[in-house]
Amino acid sequence: MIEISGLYLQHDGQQILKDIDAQIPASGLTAVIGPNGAGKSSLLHCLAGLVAPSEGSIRVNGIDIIAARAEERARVVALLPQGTSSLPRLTVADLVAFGRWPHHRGRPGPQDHEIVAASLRVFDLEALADRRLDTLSGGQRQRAFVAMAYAQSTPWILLDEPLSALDPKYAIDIMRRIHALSRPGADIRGPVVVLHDLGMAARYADWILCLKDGHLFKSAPRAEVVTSNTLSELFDTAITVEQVKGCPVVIVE
Ligand SMILES: Nc1ncnc2c1ncn2[C@@H]1O[C@H](COP(=O)(O)OP(=O)(O)OP(=O)(O)O)[C@@H](O)[C@H]1O
Repeated sequence: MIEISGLYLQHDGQQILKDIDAQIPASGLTAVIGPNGAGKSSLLHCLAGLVAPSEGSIRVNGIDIIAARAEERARVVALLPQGTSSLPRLTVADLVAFGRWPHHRGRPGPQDHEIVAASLRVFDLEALADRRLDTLSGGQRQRAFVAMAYAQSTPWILLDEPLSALDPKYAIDIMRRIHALSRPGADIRGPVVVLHDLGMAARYADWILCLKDGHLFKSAPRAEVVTSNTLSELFDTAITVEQVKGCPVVIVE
């Protein structure tokens, strides 16, 4: 579980996150949603322990993530930030292998190689392993970055807008793979994913944390968040939720 208590974050005298108390359950996929500038990326950086809040605490699986040493943090949480640069000269396999760095510190062993191979498999990248990143499509490249975060083998995997700039086919493909990580199995992970696509959040999230203007607007199971009233109020615009073929469909009017 991730436990956030009394969290405040300030940048240059501006309050970015304000008095956030929330819990993110250990099982299932969590989406973080909210308007532009609400503080979603800032929250993710705090959860990864990369940005120290001005007040409050964050415990990830019981560990005080702000006080923890970098190596300890990197074994609990992997963060894929928004708009990762493409590092063009690297191959896909090199990039994914970076995910193992916190474990081997430059001396990869057999287990690291096995985990890189498994990560390439999970994200269907084996055929692309030796391709340089600058020869891939945006969707393939994004899959490689998510695989790198996966290779870090942490119980939590934080992804900031992993679907941005992807066409529907690539977006649904990555979303399904991320969702599969959160399902019970041998290697279950807790994905926490910033999503602008409300349709994806409505369909794949088990839990949704909503931020608005730096405040916690709501943190609840999907069914309590994906309603016309809640989404309209969160985004200050008319939004209707309807059921089509048993799935919630979000219509921005
Ligand atoms: N390093 C920083 N220095 C100063 N202000 C910052 C910094 N990082 C973020 N901010 C400000 O904090 C606020 C929240 O930004 P953040 O990127 O966390 O929001 P977001 O919800 O992820 O936005 P978006 O949906 O547009 O990506 C914004 O007003 C932004 O300008």
